[in-house]
Amino acid sequence: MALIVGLTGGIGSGKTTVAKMFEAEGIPIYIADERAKQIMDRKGVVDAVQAIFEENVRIGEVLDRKKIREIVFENKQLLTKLNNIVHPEVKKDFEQWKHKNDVFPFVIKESAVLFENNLNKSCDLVILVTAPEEVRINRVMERDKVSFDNVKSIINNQMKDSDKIPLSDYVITNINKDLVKKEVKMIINDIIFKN
Ligand SMILES: CC(C)(COP(=O)(O)OP(=O)(O)OC[C@H]1O[C@@H](n2cnc3c(N)ncnc32)[C@H](O)[C@@H]1O)[C@@H](O)C(=O)NCCC(=O)NCCS
Ligand SMILES: Nc1ncnc2c1ncn2[C@@H]1O[C@H](COP(=O)(O)OP(=O)(O)OP(=O)(O)O)[C@@H](O)[C@H]1O
Repeated sequence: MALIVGLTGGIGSGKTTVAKMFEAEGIPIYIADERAKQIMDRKGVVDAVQAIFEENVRIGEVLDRKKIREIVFENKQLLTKLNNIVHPEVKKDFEQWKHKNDVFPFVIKESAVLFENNLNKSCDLVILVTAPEEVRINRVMERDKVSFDNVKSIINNQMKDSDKIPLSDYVITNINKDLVKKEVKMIINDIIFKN
């Protein structure tokens, strides 16, 4: 059975970028954000999500993610309701995916909200990706074309790095990509050697 290695980090830390480095070394990666997006395109999920909002949050048949993003990170109750719809579906989807990849020594489960959802408890090891907050904010403003305030409001809905560090087995500081690639190779060897 493959070990489950959780990979997490706050918004803009670069956890997807780091996950892709593991993939390039042959490790299967599960990107929860991306899978959640596919799950949220299902008609039943679209209807369930729409039902928690007073206003229309759809564009045609699909969810208006930008609008939902602007609402939920300013409203904890709605964020919790949204999480309660999406997270159980992602959990089921991961179980199925994991089953297909069990021949590998380990798999990477990447999620922004690993600790927030207690998913670390179902992981054998956890890797945390960090970067200075101002770097993270600039990366996301550039990538998603969103405001400083929107990124800040998302950060305020995530756990602080200082609380995540003691709960993690490996911490990667993601600034220089070449250094991170070397670190990824070292971590792969370490995980395989120790387990
Ligand atoms: C609010 C939504 C529609 C915004 O979608 P959008 O395509 O604009 O952004 P994306 O999904 O890439 O999220 C951007 C970043 O926000 C952060 N984030 C996303 N969901 C959450 C959450 N539930 N709690 C805290 N931070 C979150 C992450 O750092 C994430 O990478 C979407 O994030 C969502 O539906 N979130 C709730 C479900 C969820 O938790 N999904 C992710 C893990 S399963
Ligand atoms: N070391 C780096 N140097 C320069 N740019 C980087 C680096 N790492 C990531 N980036 C860029 O920063 C942005 C955020 O990275 P990425 O999408 O991997 O972050 P994330 O932690 O997965 O974010 P989110 O929580 O929003 O999904 C991307 O545009 C990515 O190309």
